[in-house]
Amino acid sequence: MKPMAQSILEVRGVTLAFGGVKALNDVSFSVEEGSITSVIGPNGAGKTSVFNTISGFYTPASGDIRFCEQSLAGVKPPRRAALGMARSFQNIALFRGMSVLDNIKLGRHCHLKTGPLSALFYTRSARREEEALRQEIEERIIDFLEIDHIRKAPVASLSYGLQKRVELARALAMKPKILLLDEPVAGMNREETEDMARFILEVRREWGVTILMVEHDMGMVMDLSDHVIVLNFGQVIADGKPAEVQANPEVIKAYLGSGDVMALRARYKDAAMARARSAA
Ligand SMILES: Nc1ncnc2c1ncn2[C@@H]1O[C@H](COP(=O)(O)OP(=O)(O)OP(=O)(O)O)[C@@H](O)[C@H]1O
Repeated sequence: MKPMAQSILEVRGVTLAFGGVKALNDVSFSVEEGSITSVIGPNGAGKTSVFNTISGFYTPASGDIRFCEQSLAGVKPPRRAALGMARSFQNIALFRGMSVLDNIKLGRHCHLKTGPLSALFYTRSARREEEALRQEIEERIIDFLEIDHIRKAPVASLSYGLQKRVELARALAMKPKILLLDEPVAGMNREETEDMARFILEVRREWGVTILMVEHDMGMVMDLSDHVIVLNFGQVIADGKPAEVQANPEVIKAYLGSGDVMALRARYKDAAMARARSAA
């Protein structure tokens, strides 16, 4: 018998309101450890609100979020990162004047044990820690994401696709148990999208990291995900395997009124690309 999969993240009855607008209304779902799970839904459905609530930027009016069986109530975003939650943003959030390597190094700071005082005096333990950090970054992450040739380049000089890859590298440097990816392929051309899809699959396979992503590219969602959660007007309207969700009449209605969810791929891809390019 197949062992029961364990959930790494549980969203339980979460409600979030902005004034009179209920961005999330009693939202519940779980994310299995080791899975690629996607949250989809039309514009304004509540996807970003879910991400911001999970990562601690928003506090829900009610409900609870449990990570590795621990409630996150009252746990601030930096502590959530230290517990093993890393995220990328819809609009790239890197330091554009800094090099690729320095941006990636920032990701590891949430795990450094050396306090500010010993770092100031640069003790032997601080030096050892920095050396271990440097090696881990250089030998694993940079190599893995094929960004060795640009490690010294300022982020601002890179193509959009490479910047997104550096953002992924920085998130990986946080040694996460779960990676929250907010529209990882928005604004990318086909080749960049295929590269990112490959990296996401490899992050899960080689690093054992669970992935939770919000993405408008339906082709990518359906190809990569083990599990898909569909939001509409702040509520979960479907939750299941990609094929089940795609065939769900309520999902089809939410997106189109009628028709095929897959047909939306091009439409949403174009909209997401235009949005991301203008924001970069
Ligand atoms: N900071 C905010 N202040 C007020 N209302 C907000 C805020 N953030 C989101 N909302 C509202 O909450 C609802 C859900 O928005 P959210 O951004 O989570 O949706 P989304 O599914 O991520 O949309 P998109 O696909 O366009 O990014 C929308 O009605 C939105 O207008």
